[in-house]
Amino acid sequence: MDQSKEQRILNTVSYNAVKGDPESVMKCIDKYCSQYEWAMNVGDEKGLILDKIVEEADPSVVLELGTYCGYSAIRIARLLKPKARLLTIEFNPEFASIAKEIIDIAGLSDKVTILEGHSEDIIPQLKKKYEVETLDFVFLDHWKERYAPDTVLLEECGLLRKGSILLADNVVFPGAPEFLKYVRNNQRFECTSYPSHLEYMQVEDAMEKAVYLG
Ligand SMILES: O=C(NCCCCCn1ccnc1)c1cc(-c2ccc(F)cc2)cc(O)c1O
Ligand SMILES: [Mg+2]
Repeated sequence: MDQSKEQRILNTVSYNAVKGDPESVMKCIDKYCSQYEWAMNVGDEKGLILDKIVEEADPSVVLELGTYCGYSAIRIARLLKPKARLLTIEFNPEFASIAKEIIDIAGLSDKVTILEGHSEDIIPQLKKKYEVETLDFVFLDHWKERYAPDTVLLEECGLLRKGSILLADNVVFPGAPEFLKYVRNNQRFECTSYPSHLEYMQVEDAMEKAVYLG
């Protein structure tokens, strides 16, 4: 059975990255996916925007929706202070297992916990099962039609507090129109658009930041 693209990404990281060095893992993935096989990592252009927003927020508890190969989990977790942690939800078991290995190579396993399953099932468990009080930062990068319902669910579960930051990838391409409509017409959110490009391509894309006002 020939290997998956995600397995090939893990191979190149395992072979070429410096163990324990998140930046070298990110560089390795970006190089492979821009030169050999496109993959849906947030990438280096949107990644720089993500870095700045995370650095400014300096969050203690981060939730990521959509782990994929762990690129953005590494991107975010490398910037977190010692006791801070990132929980990331992945539905696809193969992606989850590959991400776990790549995050381990980056040396970030003690900061990152991968939760396998559907976001709508796991979000309601975060308080009791995963000892989350409220979320400081949420990175939305999973099924685009889940962005809006999961935002409603996060609020309903009392996981958002004054100042909680939602950052959504791909609001232009593939697009998340319902999410944009929901947060932009909602007085409880303060929204900012960050125009950029689709990872490794010259296609327009953007990320949307929505700060919860409580
Ligand atoms: O679909 C995307 N991500 C979700 C993957 C499944 C998430 C599963 N999951 C995890 C937790 N709960 C559910 C995505 C797609 C593209 C893209 C761009 C151009 C193109 F031609 C095709 C695709 C670019 C991205 O940056 C993306 O993020
Ligand atoms: Mg994305």
